Amino acid sequence: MSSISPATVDAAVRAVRRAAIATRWAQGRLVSGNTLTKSDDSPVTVADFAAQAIVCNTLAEELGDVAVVGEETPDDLVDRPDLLDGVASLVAMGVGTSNVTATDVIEAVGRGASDAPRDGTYWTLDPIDGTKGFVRGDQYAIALALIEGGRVVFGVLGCPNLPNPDGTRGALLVGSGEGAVMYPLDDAAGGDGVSASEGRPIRVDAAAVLSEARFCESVESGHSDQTHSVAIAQRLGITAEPYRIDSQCKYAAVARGDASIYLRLPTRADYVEKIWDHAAGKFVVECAGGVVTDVAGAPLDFSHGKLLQANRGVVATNGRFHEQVLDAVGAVLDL
Ligand SMILES: Nc1ncnc2c1ncn2[C@@H]1O[C@H](COP(=O)(O)O)[C@@H](O)[C@H]1OP(=O)(O)O
Ligand SMILES: [Mg+2]
Ligand SMILES: [Mg+2]
Ligand SMILES: [Mg+2]
Repeated sequence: MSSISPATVDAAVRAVRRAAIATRWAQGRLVSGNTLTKSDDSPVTVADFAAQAIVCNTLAEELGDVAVVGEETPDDLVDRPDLLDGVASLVAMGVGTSNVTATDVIEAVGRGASDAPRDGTYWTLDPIDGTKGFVRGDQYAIALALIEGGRVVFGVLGCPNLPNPDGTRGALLVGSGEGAVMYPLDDAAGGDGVSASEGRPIRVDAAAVLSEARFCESVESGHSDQTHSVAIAQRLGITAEPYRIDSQCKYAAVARGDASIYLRLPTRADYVEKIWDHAAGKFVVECAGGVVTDVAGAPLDFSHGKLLQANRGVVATNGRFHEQVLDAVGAVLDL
């Protein structure tokens, strides 16, 4: 595995932290005209665009001209002055400047419109993963990962609302070749890059038998089949209630041991998962000692451009009973 330079880690953490803080501020303050429905019928808000702009600008400032494959496109902002205004003020807040114009916004969001070449090196970004959760006032994530030659080599997950055991909210999880580390979202020292003194190594949970396991899945029954997941849990002897949580916060939950299993079961034969919905999360889980495959047990294959074309669904576990979970998934889904 290639080693990631400290400057790269610092830039990525700073980018995600800035976007997390700006979007957290915007959540609950959305007004009419701040949200639109994209051509695929999914929602997007001023905060999604702002987060993409903030992350892309921060990476460009610190790392130069890097390729970013982001979810959002500036095409959706053209001729929408009210939306552009809202994005510009959020970006200004996120990067700490006063003058951000509509042109700056279009340019910054457009920095995230790179292609995903099969053998290339690029970042992939979901500026707000779980937009439905974000709009509902619930969980969402900012997910940034580095892909080299079709493999994920580094990932950062910002989870602005994730509840922590000490009663606080918000976490930043980083997966690198050296393991997985969690930082508080609000840096006590006031910095916004990596502050190693505050990071703490995280690991998947130690549940060794399925009766002690808890599984997590999407809040949205349209994104993951909740009838089949309950049948799988029953078959495995899991008695705990499912932990339903939006976004890649599910990967964060498995990586730090809040849950032992994440099930994402296809609801439609024609839905193909996107790389930005899984790259950072799956890498953080693996770096924390877990195992991630699709429902058939194949590794997630990031070598097909923007889509996980070779995979269906996701199964992530703490690694202790992955095969057993896959057997139950196969039996219930009739694979
Ligand atoms: N039909 C669908 N099936 C699976 N995932 C979907 C579907 N539609 C949107 N998504 C994506 O599912 C994720 C939502 O998270 P979850 O369901 O795990 O809470 C997001 O990545 C969302 O993209 P987005 O980034 O636009 O929110
Ligand atoms: Mg979306
Ligand atoms: Mg997403
Ligand atoms: Mg998104």
